[in-house]
Amino acid sequence: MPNNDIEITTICADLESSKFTLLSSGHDADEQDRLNAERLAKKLPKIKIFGTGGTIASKGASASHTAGYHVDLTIQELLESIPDISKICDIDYEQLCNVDSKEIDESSLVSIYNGVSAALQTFDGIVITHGTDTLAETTFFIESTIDSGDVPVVFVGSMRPSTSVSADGPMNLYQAICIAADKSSRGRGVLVSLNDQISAGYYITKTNANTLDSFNVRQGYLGNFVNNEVHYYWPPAKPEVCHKFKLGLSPAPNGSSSNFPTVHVLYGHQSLSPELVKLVAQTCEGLVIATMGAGSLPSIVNDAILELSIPVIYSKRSMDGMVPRANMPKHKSTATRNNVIASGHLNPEKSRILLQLCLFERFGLNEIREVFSNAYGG
Ligand SMILES: NC(=O)C[C@H](N)C(=O)O
Repeated sequence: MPNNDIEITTICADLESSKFTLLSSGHDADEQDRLNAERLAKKLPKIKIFGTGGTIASKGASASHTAGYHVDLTIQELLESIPDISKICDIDYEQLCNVDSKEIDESSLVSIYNGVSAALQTFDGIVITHGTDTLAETTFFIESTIDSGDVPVVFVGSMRPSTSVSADGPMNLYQAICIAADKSSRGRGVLVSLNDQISAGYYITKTNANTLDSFNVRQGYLGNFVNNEVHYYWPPAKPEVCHKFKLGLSPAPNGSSSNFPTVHVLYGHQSLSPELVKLVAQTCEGLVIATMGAGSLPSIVNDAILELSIPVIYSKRSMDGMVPRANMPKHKSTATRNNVIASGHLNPEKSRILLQLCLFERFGLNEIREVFSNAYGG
């Protein structure tokens, strides 16, 4: 039986307390019992940490490189780089996948969903390391599909690879673990911890492709982390507008990506071709369009869309603002807008996930409209 316990020396200045024991999933039962008894005696919160990859788990060519890096660190190696957390919580970790977040697909989402669902039963907090490029899609998916009750589910990434000068990964991960272990994080659902800020996973968006301050949330940050202290600006709350899907996905090691309907996103621009829209519509079960303003598209494109039999969500290129229902086009002869639905404040990539979930649940047009009306669209 392999012994997966490892001793880790951290960068903590206090050598005496700078060693702690990490557990990976799969210890023998006696050892697990002993460690559980120790945990209970100490009454430290139990935190589950999942690794999925991203820049936080990447290495570059040299300390000055902040681009052109590749994923190369396991979650165990990442945990070796953080300050001592042995007095804050007990941790258990698991590698779900180890990829740049551009590779995260429906089967990865299902494996994160299954990991979080299982960990909710026995852990006080959950941390997930993830690439920042598509992090907001995963947090939106998890908030839309899991009711985590009191247990905080904290996503974290970084903008600089682990090898760079002033890499932000270790501090971001340390903060995420502290946030997950902190009582004041309970009842807040899916959180994102990045660059000292705490945000709601439902609302957050990546707004800068390069800086450390890469995430923005127009609804406001929920709190911050300074000098080992977690501060929240508001009492616990979850996004009221979030529709909760009860997927009931069973653990499937290979994921169930094929079960998720295909939804494509098209980017609106001057002279957008109705032919392109019709062509793409033949290859999917639903379509999202990033319209030019609050739902505006060339009239010939609107006319082509209104003839389609699949649902089409009108989202927006602009980061802020929303697409209201009142701006949806109507069919010239029937004056109906059957298959056309406004995304409200949801951006194209979140609209895509929401439509996928609706189609996965086999919702009809009225039900889909109702779900999007939660986000002030419909
Ligand atoms: N900062 C990052 O994590 C970007 C990276 N390409 C990713 O999303 O995996």
